[in-house]
Amino acid sequence: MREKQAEIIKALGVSADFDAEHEIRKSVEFLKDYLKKNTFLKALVLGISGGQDSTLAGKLSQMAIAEMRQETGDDQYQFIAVRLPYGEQADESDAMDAITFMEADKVMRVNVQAAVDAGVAAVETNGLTVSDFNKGNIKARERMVAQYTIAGEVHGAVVGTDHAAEAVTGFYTKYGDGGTDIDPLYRLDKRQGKAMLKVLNAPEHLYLKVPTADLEDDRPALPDEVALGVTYDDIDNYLEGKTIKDADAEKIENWYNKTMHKRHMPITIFDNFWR
Ligand SMILES: NC(=O)c1ccc[n+]([C@@H]2O[C@H](COP(=O)([O-])OP(=O)(O)OC[C@H]3O[C@@H](n4cnc5c(N)ncnc54)[C@H](O)[C@@H]3O)[C@@H](O)[C@H]2O)c1
Ligand SMILES: Nc1ncnc2c1ncn2[C@@H]1O[C@H](COP(=O)(O)O)[C@@H](O)[C@H]1O
Ligand SMILES: O=P(O)(O)OP(=O)(O)O
Ligand SMILES: [Mg+2]
Repeated sequence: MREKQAEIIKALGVSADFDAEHEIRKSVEFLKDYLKKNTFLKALVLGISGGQDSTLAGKLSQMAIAEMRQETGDDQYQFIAVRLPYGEQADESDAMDAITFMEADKVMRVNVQAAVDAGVAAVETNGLTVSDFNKGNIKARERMVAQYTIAGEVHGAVVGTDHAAEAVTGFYTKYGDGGTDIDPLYRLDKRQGKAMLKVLNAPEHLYLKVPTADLEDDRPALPDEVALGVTYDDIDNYLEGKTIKDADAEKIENWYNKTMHKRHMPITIFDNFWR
């Protein structure tokens, strides 16, 4: 195995030795343990896009909340699934299928378009033109704002969907979908998440779907794999310690190095990771 590969696998806590049932239970117990320790928290809040990761994180969150209600007798515990379209969302029906599958206690909807467009227009009064790519990151950050606003009203924590196959390439918006309180999928790669959804009897079309951040107006539903230049199969193989082509391993390592800053808190004088 490449030296850097071993370092990354260790840093992200990935294990090739995987049992879907065991990992489902581990994530649910992790969420419950956190809620038990932090009794102020009574809700989990998560944006549901219609993609694989939020379908899985939503299902695990709902399972944890249902068990908390049953074990404590406290009916205040709730899971809130949040729809966060920018205007009309092309795959809206997938998002609703995901919410039906997870049997979410409550569904909220915040259309982020007006806030995103107003933010872009306000910045552009300074003689700057905001690129479509940058605007995509504003969509992700407005989704973060909406989820924290809801969490603030319901004593909730914002659940994130970051997992090893995204963390390794830093394929998320800093302080956007990367800005969350608790990440139950952290350590898993993409195919491990799929396997968990299969065991949970999720509708197949939700976990066989092409992964997309779907942030750009000019390139709707752009597959992550196109944006990254490397496939999730290769990323997963790399994270499971398998040998992949040198060129692909170098691409993954290049993404990892370039996005190191995203996997840390804001850099202070005491940090050395970047040196
Ligand atoms: N597929 C899509 O539709 C789509 C659209 C937008 C973004 N994305 C993906 O989402 C991710 C977010 O994009 P991004 O990373 O360009 O934006 P980001 O906002 O997440 O990160 C960029 C910001 O990080 C900070 N930064 C950059 N380098 C730094 C460094 N060395 N040290 C400290 N801070 C630093 C700067 O503030 C910069 O504006 C990317 O992986 C991108 O490919 C995908
Ligand atoms: N359209 C969306 N509605 C609700 N939540 C969304 C939407 N798009 C993204 N999200 C949330 O962000 C994460 C990350 O999405 P990626 O596809 O990995 O970029 C997603 O899991 C949702 O929680
Ligand atoms: O984060 P999601 O739910 O949008 O999944 P994917 O990354 O597969 O689009
Ligand atoms: Mg997505």
